[in-house]
Amino acid sequence: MEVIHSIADLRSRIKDYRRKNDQSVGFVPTMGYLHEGHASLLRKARAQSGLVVLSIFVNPLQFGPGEDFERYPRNTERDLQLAEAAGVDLVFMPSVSEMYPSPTRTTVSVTGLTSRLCGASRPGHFDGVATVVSKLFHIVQPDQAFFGLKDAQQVAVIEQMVQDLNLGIEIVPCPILREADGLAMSSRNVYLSEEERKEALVLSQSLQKAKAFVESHTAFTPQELESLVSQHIATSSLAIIDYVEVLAYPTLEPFKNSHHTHSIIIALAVKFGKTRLIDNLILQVGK
Ligand SMILES: Nc1ncnc2c1ncn2[C@@H]1O[C@H](COP(=O)(O)OP(=O)(O)OP(=O)(O)O)[C@@H](O)[C@H]1O
Ligand SMILES: CC(C)(CO)[C@@H](O)C(=O)[O-]
Ligand code: BAL
Repeated sequence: MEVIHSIADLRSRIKDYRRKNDQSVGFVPTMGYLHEGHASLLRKARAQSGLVVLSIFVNPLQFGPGEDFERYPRNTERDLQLAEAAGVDLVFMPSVSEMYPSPTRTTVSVTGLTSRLCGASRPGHFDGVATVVSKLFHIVQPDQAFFGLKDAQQVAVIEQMVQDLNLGIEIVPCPILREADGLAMSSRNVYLSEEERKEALVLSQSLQKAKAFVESHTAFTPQELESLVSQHIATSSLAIIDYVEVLAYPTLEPFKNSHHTHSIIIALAVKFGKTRLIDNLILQVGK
């Protein structure tokens, strides 16, 4: 495994690989502080691609004022061990000035899909994500890129960007990995106090309740599911709901009742103290 800091070095390393091999290049972009969720993406890339490229970059463009850019957790040594164990070939770890040597005057903005959920509660967030992912895609030029469905809106946004800009990269969505008790794995879980960590279980529990409701009803409205989920989350006195929304997936359009869509997402963002957690469940519903 090789660790690379400059764009020029990464480009020449990948060019070299392409010259000597006809196998595919797989890419996993991350912000580091890696956990089993990231490892599952890397293992999938390892199984499907000849060369596996991992990027670790905490992207300032996607953090709003007052968000946790400065204190976002970092542990390079542990990240490199996990990457090596997962079979990564190249780790790209650029500095902020390597990625943004001058003020960015070009922004990639995906409209429509970004007007709800995290796009509404984190203004500018998806412009920052689409811009950095598009830069990374141009640098790595992968055949496949692997993204976790924990960030399901991000998957929809990136798929739209790839389609609209004819990037010709296959986006591979990967399932959410959870702790044994159901909490979705996230680098930000490390911020939680012991009590917040216990109470955060209401998130995955509320999604399971919604799943049971969907399975036992032939038809339902999004509002029914939203109130069921919100009410369960409200059983925790520490939880402050940012949003709970049920939409069609991957269009992220509202629908009137379950007869009007095939696939739905139950998406939530909830704060415990200063820590904002997201989770979701995507379900197929009968027409
Ligand atoms: N529990 C998980 N299961 C599957 N994929 C995940 C999981 N957590 C993160 N990922 C995916 O890993 C990639 C990198 O995500 P990122 O580095 O932001 O990690 P994170 O744990 O989601 O951090 P954060 O605390 O910022 O949400 C994204 O595609 C993300 O969806
Ligand atoms: C895709 C990504 C690495 C872009 O900074 C980030 O949004 C993330 O970790 O999901
Ligand atoms: N995985 C999403 C990155 C962020 O929260 O900024």
